[in-house]
Amino acid sequence: MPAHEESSNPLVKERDHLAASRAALRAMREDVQALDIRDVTANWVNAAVLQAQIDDRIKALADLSHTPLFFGRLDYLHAVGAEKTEGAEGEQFYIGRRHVHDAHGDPMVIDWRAPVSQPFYQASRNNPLDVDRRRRFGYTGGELTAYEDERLSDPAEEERTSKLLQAEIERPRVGPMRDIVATIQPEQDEIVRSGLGGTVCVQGGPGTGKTAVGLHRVAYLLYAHRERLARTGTLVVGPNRSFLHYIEQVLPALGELEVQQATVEDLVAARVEVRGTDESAAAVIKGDARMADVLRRAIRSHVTPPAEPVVVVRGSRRWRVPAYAVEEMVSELLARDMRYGAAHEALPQRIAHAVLVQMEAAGEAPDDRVQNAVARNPAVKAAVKAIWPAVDPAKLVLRLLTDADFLAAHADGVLTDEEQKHVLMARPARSVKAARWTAADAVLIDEAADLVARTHSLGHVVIDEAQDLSPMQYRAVGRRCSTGSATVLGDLAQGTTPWSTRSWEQALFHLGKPDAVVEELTAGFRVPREVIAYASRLLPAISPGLAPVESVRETPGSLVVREVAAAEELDAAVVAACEESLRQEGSIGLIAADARIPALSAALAAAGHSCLSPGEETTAQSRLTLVPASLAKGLEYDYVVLDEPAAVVDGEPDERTGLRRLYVALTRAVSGLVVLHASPLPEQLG
Ligand SMILES: Nc1ncnc2c1ncn2[C@@H]1O[C@H](COP(=O)(O)OP(=O)(O)OP(=O)(O)O)[C@@H](O)[C@H]1O
Repeated sequence: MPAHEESSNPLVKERDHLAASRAALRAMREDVQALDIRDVTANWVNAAVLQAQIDDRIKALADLSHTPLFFGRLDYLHAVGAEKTEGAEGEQFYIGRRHVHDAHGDPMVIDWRAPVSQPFYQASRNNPLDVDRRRRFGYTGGELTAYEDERLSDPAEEERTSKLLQAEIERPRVGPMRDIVATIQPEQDEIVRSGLGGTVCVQGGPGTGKTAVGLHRVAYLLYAHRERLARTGTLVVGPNRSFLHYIEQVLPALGELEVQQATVEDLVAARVEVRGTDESAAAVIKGDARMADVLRRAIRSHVTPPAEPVVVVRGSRRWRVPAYAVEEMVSELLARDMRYGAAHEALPQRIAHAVLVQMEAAGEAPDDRVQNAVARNPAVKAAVKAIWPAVDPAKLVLRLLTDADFLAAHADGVLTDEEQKHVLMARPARSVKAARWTAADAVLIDEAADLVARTHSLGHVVIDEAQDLSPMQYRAVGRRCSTGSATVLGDLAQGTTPWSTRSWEQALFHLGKPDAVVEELTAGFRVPREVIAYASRLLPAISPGLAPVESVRETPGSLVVREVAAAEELDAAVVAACEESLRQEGSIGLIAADARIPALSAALAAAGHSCLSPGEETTAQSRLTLVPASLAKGLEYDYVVLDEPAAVVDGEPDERTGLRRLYVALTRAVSGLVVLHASPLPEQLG
């Protein structure tokens, strides 16, 4: 499309292009809907598969009235890819969530992930990337109502922050998390578009867009490597159900419907039911990477060198494989570092092969079927059972956790006596079914299962709030992307588990991606300046050395800290603060120590307010969510009322974790935060 000067009313022209693009999208959808597959499919299985693909395509081509079809335009100085000769015609591209073309196949809207779209995010006055003009569009209720231009090639034009960008960032939050395609920032874009081959780790304070970046990265990778990732699969790991619920609509809005979402607990839950909980000391040891060594030693202890020859009787003949020969096979299998289960399968074949060699030497001509038959011979089976028995992962872990001698034998020199005591079940269960397995136990069983048989690896895994994972949990996620790559997102200052990450290098080592690059995001898009400055007072105590977030949101008057004279008045004051916030537009989160939730829930109910649970969708009618501090992570609300900070701190086993929990709670607000307290505030807030 040649660049041309704007006609007298550019907005009218742009609206025309929007209408034409919508019509083109409709035509694309109708083309797919009109496909008749009866002639091309020979059988109903193919037909069903094809129909499902067509249905997905129709869904992906839906024109959602509330999501603008394009949000930007790039006018290139020259045709893209052409020789940059003086006077060459430029090209113009509309950038949107998806590709739309007209009846001739010419592009009306270009996918934001396409290479020609990248300068929309990256071009600057210093490095215009051949862009003459960048135009951003503003929408009101689906209507194109404004645009804003930057002439990057005009040296006279001054650098200024985009009003549309600012408005988008400050738009009130209602409902679940939204995509940020229209306003991805250059440093975020670099992470989003980094290659599929490498693992990226992003350290970033609250609201720096880590979650947003991770989700857009999956969408980008699916675009750039569609076939490969469709085959291998992609997964987003989040801290809990409410969080996953909060983010679940972002990828579908970007046209990506196939990405799995799970918590670490979901990933490892397949083998046992989790019904128990660990004391934190036990959980820390069970989550320590040394447990992987204990498990490896324990599983290998099942291998016993053969004491006797294997004697196979077939018909009138006896074949004898001497003990030393079997021992060689066992040593070789041990040295090959194959999975325990694979070696268990291989050993009978090796023994059978030795028998076959003897048969051939004796003039017989045995074939593969004979080898298989020998491998299944009762004498071979019995020998394998004695030498390399099958191991059930859950039974193995149960034995380690209930049999002090067995544990000691394999934890010797790895865990101290004290640590071994912590790991042992207080009340030893008799069977896998009867045991009250904990979340950390399930991770151990998952590790044991991987020692038996290799875990299936996906193409790409995003791990959000990664700082809360234990080393063993990193290993569990890492084996799910052992042949793929990962995006690791987190904030060391928000780690609230007893085993939380202290350094990203260590975490990446446990994940099995020691070569990953660590990037840092420092611009904050959620929390207003005053609020983040207040919360950052905690940083020296909770994560010394981490730089405070630089907020892009001014919002003066966004922080109110109010002392209530007496503890009995606190609930009423909190209800009043919620009512005050409800007079504003947007969502409201009342965050409180978990122990305070029942009292506050009752106080709100008595005042006639119903409230949502975290992750539940806010609507215009229902905007107030009651959030236990333990579930606040990753979420955000326009207005936050924070109840009694001291109780949030006291709700945790130690002060540092308490202050980190408070840091999370203090950094959930987009427009305003009211802190109410009857007890003195933690001194670190000074
Ligand atoms: N480039 C951007 N343009 C507009 N909004 C953005 C941008 N980047 C992030 N945001 C918004 O800022 C908010 C915070 O983003 P996000 O939840 O991804 O941050 P986070 O770093 O994961 O925070 P936390 O550490 O608290 O989990 C979200 O509402 C997100 O949409």
